[in-house]
Amino acid sequence: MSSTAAQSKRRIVVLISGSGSNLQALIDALNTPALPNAEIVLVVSNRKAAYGLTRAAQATPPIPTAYLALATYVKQNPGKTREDYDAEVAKIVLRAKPDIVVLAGWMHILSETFLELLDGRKVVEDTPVLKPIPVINLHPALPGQFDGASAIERAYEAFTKGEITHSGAMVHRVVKDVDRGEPLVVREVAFVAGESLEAYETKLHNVEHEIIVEATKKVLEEL
Ligand SMILES: Nc1nc2c(c(=O)[nH]1)N[C@@H](CN(C=O)c1ccc(C(=O)N[C@@H](CCC(=O)O)C(=O)O)cc1)CN2
Ligand SMILES: NCC(=O)N[C@@H]1O[C@H](COP(=O)([O-])[O-])[C@@H](O)[C@H]1O
Repeated sequence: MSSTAAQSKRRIVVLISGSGSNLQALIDALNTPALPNAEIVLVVSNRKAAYGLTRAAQATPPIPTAYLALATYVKQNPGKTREDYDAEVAKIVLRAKPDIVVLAGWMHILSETFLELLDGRKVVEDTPVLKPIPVINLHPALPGQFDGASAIERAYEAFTKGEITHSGAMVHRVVKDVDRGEPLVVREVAFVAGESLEAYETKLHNVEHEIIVEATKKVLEEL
């Protein structure tokens, strides 16, 4: 048996909120030189209508999915907080025994509670985390530039005002402070005079689809 075949596959959990085109990039890269010896064992969405859930279900083989929305959770669990929700998401993730967690358009700011459960500082149920599980995030802007939501639109607006000539995308480690974790892969994307927001977004998404695979492979290789 080849050494690769003998190695158990690295387990990836992906968190999404929307279309899932970056999830699809990961699915398409599985077990190619771009992302060898890996499998996506769970896709979690905080939005029921996220098309990424369909992409997971239509993958070959189908990828298990889970859905949990903050609003639904707090409504169904009176008195529970956002941190309780984050702990519940962490439990769902940890049950899948991931080697890495990838935020691919996950539009929810995670509290320290989630991060403590993933890195072993806190233990939930009887699933101890023996080694910190890396959590990485795809962000459509450069380090320290346009942190937070709607980054693409804000970057484009800055370009139209002549404030910047380029933006880009990055994948970074997830820490409590949003989009302030260590950059893992950074790619600049130049604006072209007169181009529409849609044209820029298309360029940017194509770059995202590459760097999310590159960053995932990079982190898995470090384990
Ligand atoms: N602790 C961290 N959590 C998250 C990070 C991070 O770096 N640290 N990255 C984000 C992803 N993201 C930008 O890359 C981002 C996503 C969502 C938001 C945001 O304002 N979310 C609102 C809800 C918005 C909505 O539901 O449409 C919120 O959570 O209240 C900011 C940045 C993922 N999490
Ligand atoms: N701040 C986080 C953020 O804005 N993430 C962005 O959500 C989109 C998800 O697309 P997808 O659902 O098609 O993968 C991507 O453009 C990603 O950069």
